[in-house]
Amino acid sequence: MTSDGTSVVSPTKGQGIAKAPTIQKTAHHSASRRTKSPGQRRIDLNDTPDTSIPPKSTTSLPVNYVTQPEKDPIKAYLRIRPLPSTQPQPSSSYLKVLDDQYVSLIPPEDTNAYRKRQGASDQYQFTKIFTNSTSQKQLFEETTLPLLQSFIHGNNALIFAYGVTNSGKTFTMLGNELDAGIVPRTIHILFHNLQHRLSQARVKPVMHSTIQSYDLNHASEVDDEHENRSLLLDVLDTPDYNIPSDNKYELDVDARFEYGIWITFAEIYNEKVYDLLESPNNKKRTTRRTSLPLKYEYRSGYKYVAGLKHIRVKSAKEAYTVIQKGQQNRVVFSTLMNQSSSRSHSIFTISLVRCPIDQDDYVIEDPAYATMSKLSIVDLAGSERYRNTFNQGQRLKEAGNINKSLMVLGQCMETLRMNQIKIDSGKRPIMVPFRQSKLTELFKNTFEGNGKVAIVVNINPFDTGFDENSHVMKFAAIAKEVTTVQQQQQQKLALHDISDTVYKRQRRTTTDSNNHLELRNNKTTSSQHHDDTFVNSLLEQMECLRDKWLDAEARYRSMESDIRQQISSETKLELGRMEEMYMSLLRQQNKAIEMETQIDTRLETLGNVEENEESPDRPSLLSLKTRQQQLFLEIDKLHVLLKDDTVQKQSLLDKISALENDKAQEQATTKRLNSNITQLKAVINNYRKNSPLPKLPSSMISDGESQHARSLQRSDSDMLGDNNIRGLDGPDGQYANFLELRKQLRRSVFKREELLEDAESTLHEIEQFENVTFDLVKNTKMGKLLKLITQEEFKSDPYLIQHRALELFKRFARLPRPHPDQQQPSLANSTKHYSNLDDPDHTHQDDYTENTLMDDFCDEDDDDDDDIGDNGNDSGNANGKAPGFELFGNQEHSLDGGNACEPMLADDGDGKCDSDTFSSDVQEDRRSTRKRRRTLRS
Ligand SMILES: Nc1ncnc2c1ncn2[C@@H]1O[C@H](COP(=O)(O)OP(=O)(O)OP(=O)(O)O)[C@@H](O)[C@H]1O
Repeated sequence: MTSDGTSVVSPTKGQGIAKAPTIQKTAHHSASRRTKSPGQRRIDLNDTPDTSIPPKSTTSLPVNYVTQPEKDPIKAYLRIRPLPSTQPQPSSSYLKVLDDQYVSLIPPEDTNAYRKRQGASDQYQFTKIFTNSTSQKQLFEETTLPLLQSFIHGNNALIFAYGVTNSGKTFTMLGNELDAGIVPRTIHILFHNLQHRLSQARVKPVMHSTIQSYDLNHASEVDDEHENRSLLLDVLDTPDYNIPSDNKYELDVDARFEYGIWITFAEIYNEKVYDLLESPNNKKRTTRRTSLPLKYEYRSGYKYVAGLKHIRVKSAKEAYTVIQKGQQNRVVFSTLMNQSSSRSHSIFTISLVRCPIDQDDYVIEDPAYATMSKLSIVDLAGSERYRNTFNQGQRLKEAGNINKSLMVLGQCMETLRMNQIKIDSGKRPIMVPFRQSKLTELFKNTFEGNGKVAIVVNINPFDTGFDENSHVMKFAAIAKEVTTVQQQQQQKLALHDISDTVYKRQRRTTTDSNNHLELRNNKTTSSQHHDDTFVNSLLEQMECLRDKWLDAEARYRSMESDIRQQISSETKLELGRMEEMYMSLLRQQNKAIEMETQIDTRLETLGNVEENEESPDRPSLLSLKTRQQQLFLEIDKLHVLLKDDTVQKQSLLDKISALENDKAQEQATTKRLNSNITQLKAVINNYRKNSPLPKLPSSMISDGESQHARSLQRSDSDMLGDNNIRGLDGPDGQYANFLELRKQLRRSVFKREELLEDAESTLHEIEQFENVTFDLVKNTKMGKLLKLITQEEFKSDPYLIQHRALELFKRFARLPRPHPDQQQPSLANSTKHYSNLDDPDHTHQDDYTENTLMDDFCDEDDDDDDDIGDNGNDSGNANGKAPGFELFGNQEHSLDGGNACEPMLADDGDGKCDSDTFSSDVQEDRRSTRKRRRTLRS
């Protein structure tokens, strides 16, 4: 509540950007209304509050910018545009600046807000308010300089201008030659501070946050391909920003690095991303330009604009040229397309690549040691509500997309803020809708804490309506409440004991040192290079073999299923045909025999009656006899046909066995490839063991760096397969094979509701797997998977997989435990059940309850979501169940056993477990399957 009776906008849980923030209505509404009487509460923007910005000319940062290493609230600044000198001073305004943090918005009588709130005013708080008298310099110092400092230290930063059209966003961001805005000032100060530390290193930013080396042979003619500097030649009229010399702030620059500066300039228009540094085709004056896709960088998990040109700039002037080029293209395109530039978001990004310098004054030009930070300066499209302007066609689409991206931006802010509240109260956060617009998708990492964020909200209280500006204020109020949790910056390898294989160049201490870098003459380089090449070739071979193996396995699987299908359908057909033929043969034979008997009897009778006497029946009987002989002939023919068919059947069987042979060969190849991979891994591991990555002395590196170094070494090992690292794999890749079988089984079991052949064949392989140890089962989580299979309900289980899984589970559970001294920590639980028993040989293990067996294989704290439907979401679902729980038909079984009925026994309804019911069901199933198989065989 404020003293003047206004209400304070206090963003609260659950409120959306589209919704009005909760207005804490005060008891002073009447007072508020009173202030609206003529002559009172007039906004006088010249009546500037005491913002008392300290005069700035030198070293230290001017800051009320509280740097919290962990939680960093988004800074929301308000800039009020001055009234143009040509315009008369209005008698009143709805905006009142209360102090350097608060403004009040008093709804005019003709607005909805006035009617709804009965004239009550809203108060909004900002990190800082800049009134019409604030200079570009002041604004830059307060909003951007702290971000710039953090950026030079290796952190990402994002600053964007938000407001309706004509509110001064572009003026704030770019300014003009006489009064430079944030972008040129940033460039000016960046180069002022880094000019003696600019790097020539051939490492460049690619994708989202990857650094890549290029042109390592220093063939300068191919530089342009990577540095895109030819683009600088196109621009004739580079602007000369007039930035007075008192703007040369001395920032804290880490002298242990050299810095490479790269720029990109992009535009998002109609939810499509364009490169502003890509010139239009002047000849054709085409309105078509190629939009660039957003792609996913697996390493970081974030998206980037694929194909965006990174320009390497070596001076402030070159950077201004790039701005000019981008602005020109923006104007050209907007004219060609009859679009207004205020309908697109422009994104100017500076990437700073830092290459470390070692103790001998050599610059390490290796992506593994270089780090990168990004500073993005975004001029957003006008935030007015275009839907009110009766747009049609392209304009309507444009308006929809602008509204959408700004609305999504607001929704992301709102969700981030809600999540903060949820996390604080111990609840699960919900998903932030970053993916719903290109803008938010691109800056997801920064909002998620990988950098600092500042918003400059621009308003023009003279031209723009109350409703539009109140909407802008609400956005700012919510954004200001968002606290991004700063993530640990990516640390690269530290320099101690740096390998001699990396590219280094000696620095000269003179100012133009960068132009005279020398390659260090390293005596061990050639042999190390050789080793590196050897490792690389091994890795390549391994990758190649792995691909082949996967390929072979895929082919083998599809072939196997083809063969199975083919055999079953052909056998079925053949059986049917043979059965039909056999039956018809039988019928005919019976008929013929019957007829023959009849004819013979008849002829006999006739013969007995009178030898020579012609009987009237005789001719017909004789014709019958002939017919009968014909029938016999036919039967003989059928016999021949049957024989042919048998030959055909034999050839079919031969074909099947040839296919089976192929399959076996394929399997052998797969096995051989697999063992090749394992051998390669062992070779690489040995090699790595003999020449480990350099260890870093603690004096040289921070905790974070050493941790990162370790993690990098770890990730190196991961690439070779984590089985060797864990020391679990046998000489022929036993762990990997067993793990693979578990994965196969999981995939084939849980991808459908039925248990079919592929699950059966995998289970068979598991059953046949040799030398299975307790550790192997435990560490591959095979036990847990088997347990889950026993719990699942399937439509059909013709191969009795559930029962076999249960048997297998029991068999594994009875495997001898490792001696407690040899156990890994994860096995501690498994031994505790036995430690109380005087039965070191485990001869009485059969007496243990199933629960005990299960616990051995399935840790209480085992969070192996991967086992149960790999849906890529490890954090579980909204209702608190483990991910993939739905796959289990929503059975409310606790995955860890708990007090639930033993999962492998049936619950007969009274809450007790009835093992008899279960086993009789299984027996019944088994009987019926056997019967079916017998029928098929016969
Ligand atoms: N603080 C300021 N001081 C002096 N002039 C300003 C200020 N802010 C804006 N202007 C002037 O106001 C006009 C509109 O500003 P600008 O183009 O920056 O607005 P905008 O919000 O970027 O609009 P659009 O969304 O259309 O791009 C320009 O002529 C600019 O010079």
